[in-house]
Amino acid sequence: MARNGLNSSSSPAQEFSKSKINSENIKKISALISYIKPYQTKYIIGTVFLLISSGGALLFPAIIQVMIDVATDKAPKYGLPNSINQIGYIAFAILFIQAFVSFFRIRLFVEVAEKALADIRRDTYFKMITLPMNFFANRRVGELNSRISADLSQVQDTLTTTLAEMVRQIILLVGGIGILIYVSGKLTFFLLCIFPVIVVAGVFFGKALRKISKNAQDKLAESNTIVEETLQGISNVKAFVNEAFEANRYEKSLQKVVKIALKGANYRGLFASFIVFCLFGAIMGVLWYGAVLVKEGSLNVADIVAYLLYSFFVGAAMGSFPELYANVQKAIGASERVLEILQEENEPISIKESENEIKEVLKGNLSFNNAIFNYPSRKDITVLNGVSFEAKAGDKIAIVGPSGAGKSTIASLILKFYNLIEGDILFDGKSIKDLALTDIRQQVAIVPQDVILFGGTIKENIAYGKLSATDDEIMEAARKANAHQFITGFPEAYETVVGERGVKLSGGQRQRIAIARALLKDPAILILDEATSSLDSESERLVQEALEILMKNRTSIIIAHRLSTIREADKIIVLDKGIIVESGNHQELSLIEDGLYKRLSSLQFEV
Ligand SMILES: Nc1ncnc2c1ncn2[C@@H]1O[C@H](COP(=O)(O)OP(=O)(O)OP(=O)(O)O)[C@@H](O)[C@H]1O
Repeated sequence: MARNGLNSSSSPAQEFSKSKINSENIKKISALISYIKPYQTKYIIGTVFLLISSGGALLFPAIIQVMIDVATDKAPKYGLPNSINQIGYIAFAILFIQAFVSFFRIRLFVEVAEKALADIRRDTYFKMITLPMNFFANRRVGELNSRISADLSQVQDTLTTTLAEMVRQIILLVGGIGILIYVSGKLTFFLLCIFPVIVVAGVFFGKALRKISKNAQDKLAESNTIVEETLQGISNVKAFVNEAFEANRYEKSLQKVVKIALKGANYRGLFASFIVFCLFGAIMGVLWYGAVLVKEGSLNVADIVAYLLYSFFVGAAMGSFPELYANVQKAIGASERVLEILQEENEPISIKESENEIKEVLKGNLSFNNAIFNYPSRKDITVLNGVSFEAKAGDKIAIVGPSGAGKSTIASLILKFYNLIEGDILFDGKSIKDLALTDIRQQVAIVPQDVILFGGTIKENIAYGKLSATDDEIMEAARKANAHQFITGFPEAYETVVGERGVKLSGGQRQRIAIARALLKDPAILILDEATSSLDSESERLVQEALEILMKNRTSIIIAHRLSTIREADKIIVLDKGIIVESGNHQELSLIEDGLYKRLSSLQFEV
């Protein structure tokens, strides 16, 4: 019954953890159900259609019963006419109505679920990307991705199929049992004694079978791993003459697969026998006891036919509940995981672009005042321990120091990815706490070490710095960034697709795209995280030239790995274990005997 939704991406093998169905959990998922509100009229019409089509299904055994009565010259029941043809017309009319409402029920439910799900996905996605950096420290991308895809697909299945199916089965069960009692109390008592036993046994068998088949799949996967491993490392296998050993290993694992498959076959065989004996036995039993009642004169043949049909309904409804229940449990589990994200506190960024526009223009003065910081995920390690420095608008400040000193952390703090523990960061004399987050990030640009381009064209990637940029602006930025030439070298020039499925750009080319992006953004403060991997000298010259243009007329914070590039900096800050140990210009620092800067410089042979 757990059909996948139309755009469901959950694989059938996906295992969902289940959650208990209790009032607390139901209250929790009602937060998700509130997403149906905008579409509630359609949902209600769909539900009414569902009631009509389920109720309609209950009419057919009664119609057949009356048809047989009329055919055998007995008086028709339930106010139906005394004519087989007329009863036939009525049956077809009901069928037509059912077909009509079934179409619209499915159409409406799917529409509501798809739209509500798109809303939930949009909100979850937006929430995710506006969550503070710390949130991402403890989670893997795959895990977050599966919340948006697999978890929400499970919720979608429940909204479109499972809930509707539950309502339908409840109607069929309750209505069916009611009619059964009405037709014959005695027979129903007999039936209700045996049915639940069969259903419970069936569920038990089903569970055991599923477990075994999962086990069998696991064992098969294990044996496949052996094939994969040996083929991948075939040269090793050959070099050690271990062919016989590997063949034996594979044979053993195959034996396990066969063993478990045979166990499964036993269960399947037992299940088939059980179905044949118990289910058909139950039908036989009803017919048998029914025949006795007919003989006694308390029932007629038409009653027994109707009776059998209703008992099929009741049996099928009972049989479907365990799976439906399990699906709802899975959906609750999935909802909980999605809600966990929706209830996290995000950064103050609006989903409307216009609300994120710059409200307070920054000039580019920046200072750190006794900044103390540790990462929220590693509270025991103080990464910055009282860092103070000042950059006037237009200054070039270089930060150097050994790996792990805290250089990139300073960049993250300027972008307000994290909050300080103590101290302050001031922009034009104003505390970072009093500035809008969007004002800071809109006016600070970073050219990172490892530039990641999005799947899309080069043009789109440059325009990421300013979404409203015109083609001319983009080209101008690319020219200044020394990128125009290599871009126009591609047959599709600016329309060349890059990223995972497109052209692969070299490190230097990617950097120049990032520089063009930053040029378009035209920030007051620029952070350059110099690439550690060295570029070839021609590429480095092009990047360096582009950077010089980019740094003009703005405050630049350069996280330098190659000290040769920062001789011209207004100030060099030497950071070690989160403390500024030296600061000054190149000349001054080179004069400090036993100084860290001097030591680092001599290691690089450059100074
Ligand atoms: N997201 C993070 N969560 C926890 N600890 C972190 C995180 N990022 C960095 N650190 C730790 O903070 C310290 C400073 O790291 P940072 O990246 O700022 O150093 P760095 O000077 O830029 O080093 P490198 O030159 O190697 O890039 C290191 O001990 C690092 O392990």
